[in-house]
Amino acid sequence: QSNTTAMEMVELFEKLSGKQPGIRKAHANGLCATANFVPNPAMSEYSSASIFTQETVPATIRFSMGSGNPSADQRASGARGMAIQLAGPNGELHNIVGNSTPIFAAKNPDVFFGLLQTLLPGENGQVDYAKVGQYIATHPSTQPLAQWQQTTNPPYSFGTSKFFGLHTFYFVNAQGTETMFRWHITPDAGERLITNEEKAALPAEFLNNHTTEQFNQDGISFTVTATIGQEGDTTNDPSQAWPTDRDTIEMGKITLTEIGGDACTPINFDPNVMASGFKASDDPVLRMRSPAYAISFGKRLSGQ
Ligand code: HEM
Repeated sequence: QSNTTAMEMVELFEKLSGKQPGIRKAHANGLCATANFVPNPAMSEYSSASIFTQETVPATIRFSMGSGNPSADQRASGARGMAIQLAGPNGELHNIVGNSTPIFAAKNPDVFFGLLQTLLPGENGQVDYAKVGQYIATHPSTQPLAQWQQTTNPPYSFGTSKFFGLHTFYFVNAQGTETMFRWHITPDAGERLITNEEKAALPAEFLNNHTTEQFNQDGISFTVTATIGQEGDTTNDPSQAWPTDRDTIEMGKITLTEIGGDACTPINFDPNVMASGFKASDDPVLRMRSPAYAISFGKRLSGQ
């Protein structure tokens, strides 16, 4: 159980990004798209989910910058998001909501909250980076992501970024057998990050333009893959990667059909909204996401 509440979390986001009435309290800057998901029929062995029995499943997708600032600088390092809502048969929804970072910032909501608190400006209006560094040095679970951020440039286009589910989930098949997995998404065009030269030369809002250009010129598609966990792999710590030698299975392909528009506005991309045939793990970060997204959703729909 976390000491930090979802309300405290959302209020901290609002302190960090300033009040942004009517806008998502995280991942504020986004680009909506529609797509088709074509599942791998072999997935039915792992999961009874109805989406795997279809030839194609309509999807609404929102790509985003991680911060709560609606005009976030797209040259800055840090998380980009990809949120997918699959509209399965008979109205069954399945959300797949991940980040471009291969691990999460902390092992649980309390440590995440503590880390974010160090990023609040002090009385002089400045962030005290020595304090941030001190927190990271004394909280080992924050170190893998901090290291990744220092060494990884942001993507050139949303269509050239990888995305990761980070949490552990379970497939449940028709016999009730559970298989633990973590998903990731790879761009079929290959990964392409901006170079240091581009980082210096590009305008702050290049990312949506590059994505639209890629869509118009070549199209954009992704492959969704599940990594199958083994006994001993962590089920509740998203700051820890699994060993890289695990088996994988392709869950399906996503191909964008349209880009732009506001179809994403009324959607709450809560990652715990899953089709039957999937199950959440006991990861406390995953648990925290439902109440936090609901608070943010309620606030933005009511203009707060
Ligand atoms: C305790 C941890 C977390 C908290 C408190 C949190 C909170 C939030 C909130 C408040 C929103 C805005 C929801 C809305 O207004 O609709 C959001 C959006 C989002 N979050 Fe998280 N989040 C957490 C962890 C994560 C993790 C681990 C991932 C990636 C695996 C993630 C990926 C996203 C994405 C992609 C969006 C944008 C969804 C959209 O486009 O509507 N978040 N988050």
